[in-house]
Amino acid sequence: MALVARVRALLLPGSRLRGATLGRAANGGGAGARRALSHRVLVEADPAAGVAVVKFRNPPVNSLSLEMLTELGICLEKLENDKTVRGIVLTADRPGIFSAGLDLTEMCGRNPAHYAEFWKAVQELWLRLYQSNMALGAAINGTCPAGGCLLSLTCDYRILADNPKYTIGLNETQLGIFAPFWFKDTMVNTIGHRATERALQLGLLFTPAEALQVGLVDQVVPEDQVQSTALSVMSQWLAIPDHARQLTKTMMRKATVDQLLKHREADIQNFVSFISRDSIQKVLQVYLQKLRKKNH
Ligand SMILES: CCCCCCCC/C=C/CC(=O)SCCNC(=O)CCNC(=O)[C@H](O)C(C)(C)COP(=O)(O)OP(=O)(O)OC[C@H]1O[C@@H](n2cnc3c(N)ncnc32)[C@H](O)[C@@H]1OP(=O)(O)O
Repeated sequence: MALVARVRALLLPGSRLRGATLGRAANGGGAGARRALSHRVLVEADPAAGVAVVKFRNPPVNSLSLEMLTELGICLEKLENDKTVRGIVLTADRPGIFSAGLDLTEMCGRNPAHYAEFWKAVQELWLRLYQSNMALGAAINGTCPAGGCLLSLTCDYRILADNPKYTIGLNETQLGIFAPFWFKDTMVNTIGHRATERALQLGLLFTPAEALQVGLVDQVVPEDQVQSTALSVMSQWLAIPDHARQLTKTMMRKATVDQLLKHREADIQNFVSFISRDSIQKVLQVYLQKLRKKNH
């Protein structure tokens, strides 16, 4: 289903998103902080600063389900069309888990049409973020594996909380799956080829100190300063004239974006056939069961 159709489905009577994500700001858009509520994404915008803080609120682990991907896509589109917003900081509504990555239940026990729809939504969100004209920062206030790490890598900079419990990385191989080429390219563009090859083959999840050392994040700060640091770094990015910053960003990212645009359909087909394999379904189910067993 295309984004428009998914949005329509979410806006059907009874949907908790209806009249929320697309609603105007609570205080009518005047100066100062304002909040636009949706079910899974919370926006706190400061038009005077030209910045919006976008908070993930998809309990228990901020996983990127189809609905979460759709709501986030709508939210970002709305902010892109808002002339008062020049920069976005992505963070989790509650500290602890930035995002547990792609929702494994979207990749287990479903049919090929569902896998294709889900993967298309993952591609769409990546394309929207990676090509965004806005300055993007990640205030990583929790653990950040796989798809969560990918989200942060689409940003222009990353600030990570100094908590050894929080790890970040593309750990797909540890699950028995692998990061597709555009996940890999996004990481290569951040930390280089050799460090990416090692990180991806081993499915490394880096501690804050390690992530800083390898260049996966730009700063590690005390947990209670993650958002304020991300906002203060944002002011440096917004001090540059938008057109100059945007042209530079496009120039740096174009080749990577073009690769996915060129191979988008094939990438969906590859994902569907890979994820539908019995052996892959089995490893994902075992992994999910292990996660669930902890709690029961
Ligand atoms: C051609 C291309 C082919 C490419 C093929 C594949 C490409 C696909 C790429 C995938 C990228 C991904 O993002 S896969 C997801 C990877 N994520 C993880 O490995 C993280 C898994 N989760 C955890 O490690 C932990 O949950 C946590 C550290 C994030 C949090 O720990 P905590 O103890 O606080 O919480 P629980 O573990 O008890 O979890 C609570 C609850 O949430 C469920 N859960 C956790 N993660 C996910 C998830 N990613 N998707 C769906 N559900 C998840 C967990 O099972 C618990 O459920 P119950 O409440 O039912 O027990």
